[in-house]
Order: sequence, then structure tokens, then C-alpha cells
Amino acid sequence: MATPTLQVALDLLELDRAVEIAGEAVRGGADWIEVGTPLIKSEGMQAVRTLRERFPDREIVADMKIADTGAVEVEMAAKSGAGIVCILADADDAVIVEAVRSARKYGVRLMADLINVVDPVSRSRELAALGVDYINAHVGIDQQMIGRSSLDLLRRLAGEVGVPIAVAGGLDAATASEAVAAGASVVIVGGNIVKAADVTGAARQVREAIDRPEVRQREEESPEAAIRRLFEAVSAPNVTDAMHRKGAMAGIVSICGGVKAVGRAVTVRTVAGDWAKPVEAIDLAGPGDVLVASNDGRTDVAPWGELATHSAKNRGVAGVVIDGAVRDVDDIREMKFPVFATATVPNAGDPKGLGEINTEITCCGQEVRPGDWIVADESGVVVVPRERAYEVARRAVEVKKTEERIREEIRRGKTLSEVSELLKWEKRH
Ligand SMILES: O=C([C@H](O)CO)[C@H](O)[C@H](O)COP(=O)(O)O
Repeated sequence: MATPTLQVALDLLELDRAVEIAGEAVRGGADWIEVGTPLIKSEGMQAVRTLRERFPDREIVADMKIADTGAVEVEMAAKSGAGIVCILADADDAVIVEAVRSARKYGVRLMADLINVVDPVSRSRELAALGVDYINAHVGIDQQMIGRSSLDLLRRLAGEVGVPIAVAGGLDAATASEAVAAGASVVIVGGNIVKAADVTGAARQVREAIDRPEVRQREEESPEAAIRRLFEAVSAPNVTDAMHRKGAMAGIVSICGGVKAVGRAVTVRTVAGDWAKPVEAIDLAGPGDVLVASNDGRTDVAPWGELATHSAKNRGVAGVVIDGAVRDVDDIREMKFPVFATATVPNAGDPKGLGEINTEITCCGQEVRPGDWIVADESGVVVVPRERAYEVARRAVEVKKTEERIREEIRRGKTLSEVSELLKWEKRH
């Protein structure tokens, strides 16, 4: 088997950063450098020209995702220095044929991107017959976030297509190795290399993995367990960033410090410090749930305290969030149990039994339904609608990864404004 090719996808917005990261990836063993679609949209063909000049001994791939005017766009990329140009596999045949003609004229190769193609096997065969040089089994970044897998797509194509197959979509060292074992000739890795603090190290890991392909046994994981694992790996700020800055409760703080809560909400609406319903809810909650209570926003009377915390901890409850006050703070802190509240006050209410359990509530400005996910840490509390939990958890992990590289560039001496090119990206009015 020929040595598999490692293509690093520069899905960045700034050319200077892309050049720096490309250099580090090449040192780690990347063979081909992909000028990613976001980079092309941000910097145009200048990105292709610059990378061509800076890396004369590497293949430059222009991820144009061509949908129309096949000939012109291939010509642009070819004349700028790309050796391989990407076209959308579901573009009309008229576009593909024109792109193939242009590719032949300018001596470049065409890679067709199967993103969102309904019947990938038949379409790949058609594309190969039309003259496309590579098929890319690609699951796009937004599709990855809802659980689609590029390895699954690749396995459907293996042995069915007469041209080399590339694979892209959320690959890391482990899945890249599996991809080669499943028949990929070109392994395309974006985020898991370019977002790493140590790009060279990350590229090297992928390089070594694809040079030693292996089939791995995967442990089955339920969606619930996957969501919990992902949320536990990120912070509340990562989660709200992943939701376009939504979902954060206002005016609530961690009472204990240093303890985090992740789990599904059991909701409680209580009235004027009445502590019967919050305490009854402990018995209804399962291990790993988070009790979320609204107390009419009142801070002069506490519906939660040390004994309730003790009981919740024994039951395996993951945390408590109260739009209202708590008491017995010193005892709760000793228990290191994650309690979040808007205030502290010594006096309790009375157990009258007013209020409801597991109905929709508003807590610190956020709607919370039973079963929604709660992620709470020192920065505060975020609520994630249950139907979006997996997607948001995946996106939050991507937010965290992106910050790793930014942190590294700040460590090397850039300002945050420089790394983010804030002035360039200010909204024009
Ligand atoms: O093509 C890509 C995507 O559509 C954004 O342009 C990526 O380059 C490709 O998915 C590889 O990146 P990762 O999925 O982050 O590995």
C-alpha cells in the first residue's frame, strides 16, 4: 500500500496565522496544505498564492467547494498555485464537466467533496467517470456536531470507487489511523491539528497513526453518557459561547467554589422560601441530576440549606441551582457540594408544600424545562435545551480547542486583539 497522504486543512480566517500554523504542521509531517474554505473566503486567492510561495515543496489544495462556474474557479485556483482544487460533488454535471476541462488545461487535479450527497456511492462512480481525480468522503463541521461520522461515509465507499479516496471530518490520530485501514489514501485533518497549542506535535501524532493503520474496537456509549462526558470536559463559558452567547443565568454565583455541576434538570417552583418542594424533589431526582429551583427571585428567605444539601449529596444529585437564597453556607462549603444561588440569608421559610416539581420554570432569566442540561461552574450556570444537548456539547468542545491555540499564541507574545484581528473583524455599519 502506498504511503497515505496527510493533508492539513487550514480552516482559519487570517493568512498570517495560517502560514505560521502550516509551517508547524509541515514540521509534524503534513504532506499537503489545504487552503480551507473559510480562509479562501476571508483572504481570497492571495491565500493560495502566499502558501504556494511559502511552501514550494508541498502540494497546495484549494478548498473552493465549487458549485458553479467550474472552469473559471478552477482556473483561478490553478493560476494562484493550487495543485488540487475542490468541487462540490453535488454540483450539476455541467459544472463538473467544465471544471474537469479547466483542470486538464491547467494541469491540476480535482477533488470532489461528498458533503451532503444523498447517494454517495453512485455519485462517486459518476464523478470518477466524469474525470474527477479524488473523491472526498467528507462530513462537514456542522454535520459532525449532530453526530455524523466521516468514517461511516468512508466505509460505504471503500472498494466501490475507481479513484483514490480522501476522507475529512473531525478526524484525530485514532480515527485517521482507522480511516487508512478502511481504504483512505488521503487523510484530511483540520481542527484537531490547527487548533492544538502544539500543532507540530498534533500533526506528528496523526502522521504516526496513519503510517500504522489499525482497526480499533470502539466501546459503545449511550447518547446520554456522551453528552455528560463532553459537558464535563468543558466550562460553562465554553457552553454559552457554543450557543451564540445564550443560555447563561444572570446574577447567580457558586456558593462552594471549585466544584462543577453537570446534569439534567429536575425543576422546582417554590414560593416565598417554602422548602417543601425543593426537598421533595431530592427524592424524585436520579443520580447525576441537577435540581433547579425558582423562589420567586426572593432573597430574604432560604428554601435550601445544609440538611437538604446532605440529603441531595447522599442521593447522588449532581448539584443545586436556586434563583433565590441559601443558608448554612459554611456547612455546605465543607461538603464541597455544587450549590449555586443568587444570595445567602440565615432564615429558612416553612415547609408548606406550595409550588410544583418538574414543570417549566424561569430561573435567573432562563427558561428551564425538566430534562434540559445544566452546566455550572465558577463562572455561573448555563442551561442547554435538551434537544440540542449533543450538538451544543460538541460545539463547546470545539470552542475549548480553538481557545487552546489562541492561548498559545498569546503566550508567545501576541495580544488577544492581534490574534483575533479585532479591528479587521469589527462589524461595519
Ligand atoms: O472542509 C472543511 C470544512 O467544510 C470547513 O471548510 C474542513 O476542512 C474539513 O472538515 C476538515 O476539518 P475538520 O473537520 O476540522 O478536521
